[in-house]
Amino acid sequence: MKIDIGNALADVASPGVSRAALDRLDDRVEACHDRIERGRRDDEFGYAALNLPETTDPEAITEAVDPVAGAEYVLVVGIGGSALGAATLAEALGDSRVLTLDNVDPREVSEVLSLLPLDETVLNVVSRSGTTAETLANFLVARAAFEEADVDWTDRTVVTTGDSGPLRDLADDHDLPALRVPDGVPGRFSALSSVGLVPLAVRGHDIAPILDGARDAADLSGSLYETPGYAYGAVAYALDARGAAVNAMLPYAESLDSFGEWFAQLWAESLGKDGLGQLPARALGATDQHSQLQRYRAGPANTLVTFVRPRERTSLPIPETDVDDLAYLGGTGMDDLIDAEFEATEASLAAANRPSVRVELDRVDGRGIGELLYTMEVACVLAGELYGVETFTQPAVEWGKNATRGLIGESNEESAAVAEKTRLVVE
Ligand SMILES: O=P(O)(O)OC[C@H]1O[C@](O)(CO)[C@@H](O)[C@@H]1O
Repeated sequence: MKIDIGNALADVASPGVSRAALDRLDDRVEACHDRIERGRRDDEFGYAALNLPETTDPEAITEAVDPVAGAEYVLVVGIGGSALGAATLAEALGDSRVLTLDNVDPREVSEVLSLLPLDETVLNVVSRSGTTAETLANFLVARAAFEEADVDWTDRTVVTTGDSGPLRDLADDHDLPALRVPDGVPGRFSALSSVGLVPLAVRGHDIAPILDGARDAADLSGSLYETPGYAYGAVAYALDARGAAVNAMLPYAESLDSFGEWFAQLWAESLGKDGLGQLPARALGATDQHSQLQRYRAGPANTLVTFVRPRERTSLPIPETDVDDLAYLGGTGMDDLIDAEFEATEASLAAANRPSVRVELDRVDGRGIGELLYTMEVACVLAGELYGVETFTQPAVEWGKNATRGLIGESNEESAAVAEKTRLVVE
């Protein structure tokens, strides 16, 4: 994993961070590192996530899912960190047969369940709390679909949840394979645990390389100049402090599209507190050069663009053509083209003095995605220390959950407030 912060320096970009400021910030990074290492050592809530490369046992996961292993399809029913980790890992491994129900859109849920061969599908219900409305609603609908298809859902369901709660009870009542969500690991930091790994194990993937990759990034030093995750977290924080309120995550690989969604939760839910926090924007290269690049290069100078690109790609030749204007494409490779587009876009931002950071991994495979996820988790934990926020909680999401419960069930203070909406309707 290489993090190149050169294009975020003040002599290239505005906003940018000077080398002198980075050196001063590195003193703070060292103190934050000591706090992080203390939290890891004591397995403190949240910091324990950075121990997952050592505490997650791939053999135990593979053994636990053995009764349902080898399924043609896995349907993950979860939301937020309980779905995004698995989606990110599956996409990076090129497995399109791990699907997720992580929303309560009746059309999408109906279509997914009608298209899946349920007798070849394993249902992985994932919820740390076991009480998340969307996940439980999707489970109830999915279970009914299995019953409707005359498929015994108890033969094809594996549960990933906490030590107690409705899902744990369900697993106990029906003797379902059940894996624990590790203690002290918030959902958005749980991809490298049973939460993200079980669906891949059910599909027969070797999950050990993912943890090997994470382990590659787990030896943290006390300096941003020695630890890629610290370099990224420190620069993103410093750029936000200098006006880059938006962080556009721009991976140049379709197999990292879900990673962008995973990063958005990690960054927004961890750092968006006390009026602070950089807004993660989801983008995808090369596609969004034709949609968002105009804004990043010529809109408000308030955006740090984070490029992520694999150094090795699948090659795909572009055939020769007799069309003069397109002749330059013929005979090259599509891998050459996307790499050229990445470098051109990175340079175009620098030419406009817009800040960017380059994150490079060897290739998008198990080891690569494991290292990338862990590196970004390290970056996020460091940024949380630098912001001085409660990185590992998400209290702001509770009001809406209460209002939903009040609108669907017995009304409450929050649902009553919903009815008091100020209206100015234009039709
Ligand atoms: O795993 P659970 O408890 O269902 O939570 C799902 C998601 O909901 C949140 O708690 C936010 O409501 C996220 O932090 C979490 O990833």
